[in-house]
Amino acid sequence: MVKKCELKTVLTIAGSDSSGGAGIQADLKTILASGVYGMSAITALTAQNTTGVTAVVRTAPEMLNAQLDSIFTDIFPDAVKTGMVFDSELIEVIAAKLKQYQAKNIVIDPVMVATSGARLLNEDAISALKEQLLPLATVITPNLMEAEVLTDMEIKSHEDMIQAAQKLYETYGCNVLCKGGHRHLDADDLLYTADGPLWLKGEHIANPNTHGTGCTLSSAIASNLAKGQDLTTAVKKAKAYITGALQAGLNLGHGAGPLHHGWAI
Ligand SMILES: Nc1ncnc2c1ncn2[C@@H]1O[C@H](COP(=O)(O)OP(=O)(O)OP(=O)(O)O)[C@@H](O)[C@H]1O
Ligand SMILES: Cc1ncc(CO)c(N)n1
Repeated sequence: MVKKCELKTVLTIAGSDSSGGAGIQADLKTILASGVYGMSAITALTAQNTTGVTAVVRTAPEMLNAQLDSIFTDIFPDAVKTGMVFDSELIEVIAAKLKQYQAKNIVIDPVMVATSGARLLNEDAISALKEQLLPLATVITPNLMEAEVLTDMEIKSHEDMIQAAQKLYETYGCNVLCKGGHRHLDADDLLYTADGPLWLKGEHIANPNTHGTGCTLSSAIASNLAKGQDLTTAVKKAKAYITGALQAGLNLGHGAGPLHHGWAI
């Protein structure tokens, strides 16, 4: 007789990255490293490596719908994260299913463009993302550029980050983690909740291999929420995970390489 084992569960709704550094692949590696059972609903296939994205094929909305029904009617996720959602039709499917199944602990990473510059969200889907997905989130995790697009503000300083995060918190009624990884002076992230702003200080690590940092951070937060941690603890531990994964110094590929997910083992 095999002893019973219980694991918390996380669903990632995102695009596939053939090079394994970002998207679904980064999410599942992070979820596994966090000691949680991972599931996926794929929104798009990308032909991608450390130097860029060469092709994108989106999933048919009916197929995304079917994936989400299969998951939610069988293994109900303790947390959900979304990454590349690509267009307004797919956003509509995701929002409808998250509401229908009353999904909890929803982490929305408002992915817009890959580090290489390729678009992962159509320009005309930004309003659908704002109106349909952000209000469902427990926490959203924009980087500086995404926070600028979502708020229509220019973000140059720590003070600007606080103002943008507060605006997002008030407009969409969700907690906000504004990521500072693209500032070269530091890697300070700002968590904005009902308690106001909280800085998560980080030193800029001189590692050019940052492919998938955002995917990894949001998956680690979702995994920690699934394990029952409060949001602040979940975000602090996720920040420690990403810092370790960058400090491990993995160096693969010819461009911005992926992170090391086994560093904690
Ligand atoms: N060079 C760095 N040194 C230290 N921390 C970093 C560095 N780059 C990113 N981070 C951290 O990684 C996390 C993700 O932030 P980032 O701003 O890179 O997200 P992103 O732009 O959404 O990622 P992606 O490039 O995958 O789209 C944040 O916690 C950020 O502070
Ligand atoms: C599929 C996918 N999702 C997200 C990102 C952002 O890092 C990426 N490069 N590729």
